[in-house]
Amino acid sequence: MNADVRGHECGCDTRHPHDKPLTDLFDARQQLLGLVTPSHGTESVSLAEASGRVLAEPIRARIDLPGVDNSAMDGYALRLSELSASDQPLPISVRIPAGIDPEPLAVGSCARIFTGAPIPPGADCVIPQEQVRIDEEGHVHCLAMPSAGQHIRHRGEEVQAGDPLLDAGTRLNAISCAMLASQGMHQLKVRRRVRVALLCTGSELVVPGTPLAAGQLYNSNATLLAAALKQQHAEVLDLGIVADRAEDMRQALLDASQMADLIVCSGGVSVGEEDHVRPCLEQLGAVHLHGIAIKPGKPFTFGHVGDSLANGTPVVALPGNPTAALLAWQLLGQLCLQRRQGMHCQSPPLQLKRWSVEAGFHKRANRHRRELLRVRIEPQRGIPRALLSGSQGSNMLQAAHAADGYLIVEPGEDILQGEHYGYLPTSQFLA
Ligand SMILES: Nc1nc2c(c(=O)[nH]1)N[C@H]1C(S)=C(S)[C@@H](COP(=O)(O)OP(=O)(O)OC[C@H]3O[C@@H](n4cnc5c(N)ncnc54)[C@H](O)[C@@H]3O)O[C@H]1N2
Ligand code: MOO
Repeated sequence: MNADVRGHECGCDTRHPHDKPLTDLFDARQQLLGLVTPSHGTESVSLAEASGRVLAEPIRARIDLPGVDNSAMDGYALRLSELSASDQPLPISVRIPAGIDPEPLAVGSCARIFTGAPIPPGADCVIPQEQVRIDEEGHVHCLAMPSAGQHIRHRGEEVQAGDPLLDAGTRLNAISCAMLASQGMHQLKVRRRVRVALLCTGSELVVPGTPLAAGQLYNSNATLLAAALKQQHAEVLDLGIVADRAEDMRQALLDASQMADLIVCSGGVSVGEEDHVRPCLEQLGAVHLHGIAIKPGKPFTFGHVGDSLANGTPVVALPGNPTAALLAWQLLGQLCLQRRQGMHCQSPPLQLKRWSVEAGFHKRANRHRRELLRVRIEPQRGIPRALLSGSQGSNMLQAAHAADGYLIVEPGEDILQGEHYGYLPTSQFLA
């Protein structure tokens, strides 16, 4: 797909000559990677506080891991040559628990050894205790012939001092923090937390917990987006609901730009005269991207408030329909946040994980937009197949909630049961 896929502004997806070009999803992602720059500032945090933060500098290993040759089993360390030379049992000359620095193994003997304990110099294999018999004199008879090096974990076989461990721009998680702990590191240089101002526009919106009048609707996008932002370790400033009035939107964007590194808003990005986000962005800064060839999520907009994108505040404007907001966030918005946070481009979901799965249903394609169907993966006669997880309206959240991922319907390419199609697991957006 190229960048000038033509779509229809009225949402009915028929082509009209005056239609504005829609940008291909993958082209849009590429453009956003170039447009969004990391926000400034680093700080030092303790390892205990580091999960979720983005590394500001690369980290190399300080020590070898494992630090010494050690046993992978509870058992007996011995010299293989002594075992093969005779059927004689071996006396146990020493007991080596984890945490000690053993003497060389006495000739003609074996060592009682435990998992993680250092191999005594001279020993070249470990036989697990299940594979020996201990006689009345306490001597060890091997019931199976070990091989050289068996059950020995060698010094530096995982990592050697000086090896690159983690790149700058890595978001730390439980596993990477544990890797750093295993290197004895306890203070890390990370990027400053990114502050995101959240705005939801719509005069029909009311806050959950208050009564609902006729024609009103609860603001669910604020909850959706605040949770999604926090999951990505952003600091969220929920600036509440903005009425569908140009002046209110303009002021809200200006205020938000003073306090945040990124503005995320939902609603008011379509083409109606109640949709003020784009005109306001054009007045206060610029619109860089608008209209993506995806369904749902077409009205996604990226712009900025301020003199320039480099010195101003980037704005991710999502459609109001909740599932359109969710997908536009996951496919495009989250990438902007992660770039702002300084994540490197190889990290998911900056690089989308795209697999192939078999469809368990038929569906006509949209002609102009790549459609992302909410599906769950279920075995049908032993084969995992994608099935629609519910009604696909972009105003409905149930199907997204029940989905394992999105089945990609390329424009004009119908889905045929039994054929394979691109699939984006939703789990990657939680990374
Ligand atoms: N003439 C056209 N109409 C529409 C088009 C189009 O191309 N031409 N595009 C349609 C598509 S696609 C989408 S998606 C929506 C997006 O419109 P907006 O981003 O301007 O969103 P709103 O009009 O403000 O709201 C749409 C829908 O979502 C509800 N909503 C809004 N905010 C929230 C919220 N915070 N929590 C829950 N629900 C929310 C709102 O009440 C509307 O029902 O436009 C189509 N129209
Ligand atoms: O088709 Mo809209 O983009 O409902 O989401």
